[in-house]
Amino acid sequence: MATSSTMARMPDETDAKPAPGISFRKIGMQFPDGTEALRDVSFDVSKGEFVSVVGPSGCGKSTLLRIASGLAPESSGEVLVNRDNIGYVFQDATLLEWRTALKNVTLLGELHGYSKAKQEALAREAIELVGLKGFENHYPKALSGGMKMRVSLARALTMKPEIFLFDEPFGAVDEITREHLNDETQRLFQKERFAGLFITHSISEAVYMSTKIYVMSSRPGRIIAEFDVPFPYPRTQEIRYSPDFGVLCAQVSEKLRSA
Ligand SMILES: Nc1ncnc2c1ncn2[C@@H]1O[C@H](COP(=O)(O)OP(=O)(O)OP(=O)(O)O)[C@@H](O)[C@H]1O
Repeated sequence: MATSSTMARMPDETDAKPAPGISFRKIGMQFPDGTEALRDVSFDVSKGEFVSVVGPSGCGKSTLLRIASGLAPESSGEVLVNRDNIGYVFQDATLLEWRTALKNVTLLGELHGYSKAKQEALAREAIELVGLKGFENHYPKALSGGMKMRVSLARALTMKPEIFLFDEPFGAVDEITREHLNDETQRLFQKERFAGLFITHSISEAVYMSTKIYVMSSRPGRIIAEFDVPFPYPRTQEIRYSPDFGVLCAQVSEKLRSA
C-alpha cells in the first residue's frame, strides 16, 4: 500500500496550475476479496475547482472519495492531500435523531474540543449559510429530506473545509429540492472557494455545478473522459435550458453510455 502524504509533497514544478487540494496519482484499489474497484485513476482537484465524477453504478466513485478522505487505503498509487480540513457529505444526512438541528451542527466543533461559544457561533453562521435560520431547535424528525441535507452540509461547513467531498448527497430528494440544494451548494462554493469533489449520477447536476467533469468507466473504474464546463458563476437555473448546456449534457451522456 502506498502511503498518502501531506501538501508538503507538492506536484511537479512544471505544473502551472494552483496547488491541488487533492492529487490522485495512478490510484488502484483491489479489495481483499479480489474485487478490483479502481485502476490507474489520476487527476487533481485544486482550490477553487468544483470537480464532478460521473460513472456507472459500482464503478468505484464512493471508493475514490473514501481513499481521498483516508477512510480506505489505496492499493496502489498515492494521494497527495492535506487531510487536516476535509468536509465530507454522505448520501444519507447521518443526523443524530436525539439532537436538535443546532446540536447536530455543533457536533464537529464539540468533537474538536472547541469552546461552547465557538461551537455555537460556527454552527449559527453555517445554519444561516444553508438557509436554515429559524429551524435551529427542530429535531431531525421534524425536518424534510432536503432540510436534513442542509443540516448535514452546515455541520461540515463548521470546520471551514478547504476540501469538500460530496458523495451523491442529493440523490434522495425530489427534483425541485435538488435544484435548490444545487443552488445552495454552488453559492457556498463561490463564497468559500474550497476544492470540491462531487459524486453524482445526474449529468445535468454535474454540468450545472462543476468547473470540470470526469467520466469513469464501469469497474474497474478508470477515467475515460474529461470535460471543462465553461459557464461563468453564479449560474442560475435558466442556464439548464440553454443550447450550450444541452450540448454539453449530451456529450457527457454519450461518454457515459460507452462507459
Ligand atoms: N469492502 C468491499 N469489499 C469488496 N468489494 C467492495 C467493497 N466496497 C465496495 N466494493 C465493490 O467495489 C465496487 C465499487 O464500489 P463503490 O461503492 O465505490 O461504487 P460506486 O461507483 O460508488 O457505486 P454507486 O454509484 O452504485 O454508489 C463495487 O463493485 C462494490 O461492490
